[in-house]
Amino acid sequence: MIVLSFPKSVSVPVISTCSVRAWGVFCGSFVRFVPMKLHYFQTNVYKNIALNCSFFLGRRVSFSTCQPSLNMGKEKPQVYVTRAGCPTKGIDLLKQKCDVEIWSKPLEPVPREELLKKVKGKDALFCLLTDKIDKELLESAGPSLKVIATMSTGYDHIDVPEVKKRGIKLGYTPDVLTDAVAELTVGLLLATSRRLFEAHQEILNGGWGSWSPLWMCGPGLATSTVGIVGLGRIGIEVAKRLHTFNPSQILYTSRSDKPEAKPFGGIRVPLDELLAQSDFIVVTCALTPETKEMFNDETFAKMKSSAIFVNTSRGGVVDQPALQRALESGKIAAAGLDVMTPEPLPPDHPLLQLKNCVIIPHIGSATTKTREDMCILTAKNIIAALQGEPLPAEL
Ligand SMILES: O=C(O)[C@H](O)CO
Repeated sequence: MIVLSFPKSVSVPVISTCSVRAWGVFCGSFVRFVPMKLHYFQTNVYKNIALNCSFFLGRRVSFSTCQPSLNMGKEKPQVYVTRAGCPTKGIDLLKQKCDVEIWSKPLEPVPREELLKKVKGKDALFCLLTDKIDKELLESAGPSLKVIATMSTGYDHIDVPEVKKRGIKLGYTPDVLTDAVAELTVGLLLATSRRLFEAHQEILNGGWGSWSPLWMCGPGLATSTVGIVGLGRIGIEVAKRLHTFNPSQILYTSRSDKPEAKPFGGIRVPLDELLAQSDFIVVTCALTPETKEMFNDETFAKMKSSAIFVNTSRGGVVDQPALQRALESGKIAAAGLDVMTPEPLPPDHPLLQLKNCVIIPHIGSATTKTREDMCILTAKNIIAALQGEPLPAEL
């Protein structure tokens, strides 16, 4: 048996001695690669070495690994966190197991150049929806990167096929934010239909005269038709909540019938029917190539002129200039947006001048507990992946 040990200078961190074994079999005898002195092992490096051996020796070399363990190595895996100010419970979890480097600013995304530099040689990346994860970034990170975990449910900022192609694990944070986003969606819908911000502004600018029969009126939910576009986890929770306001019916679009729609009597209909019948159109679908700008001149034209449009998914599902035209021309009555393009929306953006457009700054999941849960889940996704275990929430 030939025993090879690798120097610490191997560019990637390596798992401890007994956590990984690479066996090369040739000439009827064993070659055993023992990763002595090395702490965190990058499987591909060994695989490549084994393959090279087989090439030079003209013999078959086989290779096997056992699960890596974070606790066994002396050196901890390296994680880059792209934002300061993430809830400490999650970051502390990470710090127990990993060396954590954090971008210094809580309110600004890490500049692209800095991110490309910092991600180099890291084992894991903890990112937010403000960070573009694409081929360039993955190439910059290099082969050490084993897991990317985004502290978000949306993943349109990530080039998923590129990540998967490299065998990098991908974590996200579904479920933990569902209630918060559903609550906010209902709040935004009411703020838009009952003109809460506009009414408040009237007080400030002296427009509040005496009580007046039709002043600040808007549509109510009771006896209305609500249409939910994309009845996923969040859509279902929005529908359940809106059901308690006694609408006459709740319509939804989805690829298949949803048994979860039964308790609120949800009826699956084609999109055009939903657009034509709904008094409230609530968008909760994910942004994908199929849903990109699905709300455009054509779809707004199919809505009632009294329709209230509410979007808490992603700005990219809306052709925003078309929405502006629809609001200005009275093609639809009003819109409530938690998401838009770009984010942040410049303070002088024309949409902000429209009284019938309520805009809030992407705060759907912004409850303290939800953000904490999102951070903890992101940390757990990273730790699980580095330990070779299934991620609690893998994409
Ligand atoms: O995708 C998400 O997680 C949400 O948009 C954050 O609020």
